[in-house]
Amino acid sequence: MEEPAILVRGACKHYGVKDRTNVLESLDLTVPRGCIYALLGASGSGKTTLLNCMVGTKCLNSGTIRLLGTIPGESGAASPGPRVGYMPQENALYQELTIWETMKYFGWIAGMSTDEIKSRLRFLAELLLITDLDQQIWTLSGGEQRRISFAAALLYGPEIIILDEPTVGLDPILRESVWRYLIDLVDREQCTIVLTTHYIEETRQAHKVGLMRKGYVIAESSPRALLQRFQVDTLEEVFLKLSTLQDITEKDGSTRFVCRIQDDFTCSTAKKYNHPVRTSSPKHKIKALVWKQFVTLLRNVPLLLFTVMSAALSVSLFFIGVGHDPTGITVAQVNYETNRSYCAPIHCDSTSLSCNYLEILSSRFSNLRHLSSEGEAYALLRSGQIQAFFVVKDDFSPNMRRRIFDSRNLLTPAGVDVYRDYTAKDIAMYTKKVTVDAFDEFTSLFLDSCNVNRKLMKAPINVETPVYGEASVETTYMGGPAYLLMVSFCVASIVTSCSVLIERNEGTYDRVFAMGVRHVEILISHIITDSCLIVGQIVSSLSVAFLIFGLPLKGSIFLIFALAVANSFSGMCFGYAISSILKNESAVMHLLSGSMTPAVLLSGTMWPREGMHPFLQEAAWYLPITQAAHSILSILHRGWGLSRPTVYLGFANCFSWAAIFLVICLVFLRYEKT
Ligand SMILES: Nc1ncnc2c1ncn2[C@@H]1O[C@H](COP(=O)(O)OP(=O)(O)OP(=O)(O)O)[C@@H](O)[C@H]1O
Repeated sequence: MEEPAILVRGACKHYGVKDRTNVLESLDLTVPRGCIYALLGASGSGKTTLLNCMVGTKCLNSGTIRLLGTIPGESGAASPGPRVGYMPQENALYQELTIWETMKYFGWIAGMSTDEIKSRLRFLAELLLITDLDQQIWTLSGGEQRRISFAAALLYGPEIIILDEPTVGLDPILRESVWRYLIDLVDREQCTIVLTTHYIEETRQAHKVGLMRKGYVIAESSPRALLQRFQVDTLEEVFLKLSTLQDITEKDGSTRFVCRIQDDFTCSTAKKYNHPVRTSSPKHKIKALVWKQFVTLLRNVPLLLFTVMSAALSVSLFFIGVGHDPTGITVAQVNYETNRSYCAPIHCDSTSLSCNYLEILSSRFSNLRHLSSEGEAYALLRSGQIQAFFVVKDDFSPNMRRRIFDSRNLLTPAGVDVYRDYTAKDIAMYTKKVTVDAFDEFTSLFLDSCNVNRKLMKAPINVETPVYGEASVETTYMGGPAYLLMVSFCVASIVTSCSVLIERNEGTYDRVFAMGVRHVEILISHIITDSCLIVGQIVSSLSVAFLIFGLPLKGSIFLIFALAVANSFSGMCFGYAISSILKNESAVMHLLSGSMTPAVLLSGTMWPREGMHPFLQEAAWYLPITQAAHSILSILHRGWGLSRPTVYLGFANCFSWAAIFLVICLVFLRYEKT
């Protein structure tokens, strides 16, 4: 006797490690060849789970499934692969593609040539009343999309077609036409169809109906035999009677109810349809996946441009907004020595040296207010109207001279008192620095005017020109490159995790997995497409940094580019890892923002690692970004090459993290199948 198309025996399946409640509980089911088998069951009864195990995208915990004489998932098995056509519950189509592109994509994945796809599509378009092949999927109605989804499952002439609720959400007329297609198809191509549905009465048109409840099939037979057995007019009544019988029988929990109905099946007809024997190489599948991803990207040019330019935009804002000396600080001065508004040129016997000092100070603070009393200045500082004030003592000039010519008898230092608002620490520190620098400049000029060596009032320390880097270079140029790495890492992980999640949640992965595409092929295709995006991002951000903001470069631009790519690559892999662990966008976004913030804070770009707790210093060194940030500064400002440990450790860190993330990703994807 011919082996059934699908034979399920003692199938058990549970999800998760802790919850071992079986979704499928010793389920038996037989689908004869050339039949339409309708699987009925309440929502949540495990129909989709069973179909997933049939197409090989999920594994049973125990029991067996034989599909076309092979065990799903084993090498050389019919499923997953193009011998089985699978239409998931969702339409599982790419909204940006046209109907023709959709068919081309699924056809290529199944190993068809473009000409084969064209000729097969002519037949399907006629069968399913598809007229305009250039319409994009998102422009189609729900019913039209359902038909396209259906056509995609039939395209490559599979021997078994598995349809998860093909008629859900369709109006009665469309539902009727779907059934007509199915009957016509089985007749023309002698394929076997398994479908699930909630609409009990429409299954009268099936050859065999299985009623599934509490994880197993309580009865399976032809609709006619079922109606006869229970002497009722509708299948709905049959289902109700069977459910009641099951509840009564299983009341004490010890017995199991299965209604056996004698019914001999011979659906497969004599005429033979030659189902094409299809195999698709990994290269073909990856080509199709990459092609689809590029077409989808190019359909949304504004989004593509934003993705490529977002890092450059962020880097520009950093260069414009961060690391520059503060301007517009509002300060005040109270001068008890002189209230002259005009300062005579500085000379050794001057009685108004404070005027010369304040003149230098006012050239550094554009908003320097002149006040008459300390009390007034205090009030303004307390009310937040000024950020600091200086009080110059009435004996400033004689004291300055005594510091030089009679310093042994000096009782009070030449006096400027500085009062600051320390709420904004950076501004307060900057104010102090400017005040001291201005005083240095003033004393130099004053000593010149007295013919005394300038060095007399300087600390006996020579600060030589820096060995590496330039003292005059703004902080922006120190923080900017590390910020560039940080942004590109974050953008890369967001881009990749979103692209994976969108596809997964649209159900399109389930379809291609059922066609035999492997997780690793999907991963490779994403790496290819996302790498192009990332190279675009890095080229644009480096161009902005070097060409627009004049970031100085001592080392090799190629090395900088390579390091930025390696760093973004680890960001990409981070995106893949978290999207393989978490299944919804908001959870991924929370994890991304939650993990990015510490990585960024501890990377040494915001605050030097040397300022952290010793334990954290050590831990921070091994985080992604930290070593790459050190590395990029050494290439840029020291001109170091790959032979230096600081530089190659930056690369090594990026690749190590990338490898760790990829392994996590592959482990979780494998776990997902179980
Ligand atoms: N990946 C999963 N992890 C954990 N539980 C799952 C998973 N997939 C399904 N389940 C659970 O298994 C049970 C059966 O789900 P399944 O989708 O197979 O039912 P169904 O009969 O197809 O439902 P419907 O008709 O509503 O589609 C449900 O309780 C569901 O919550």
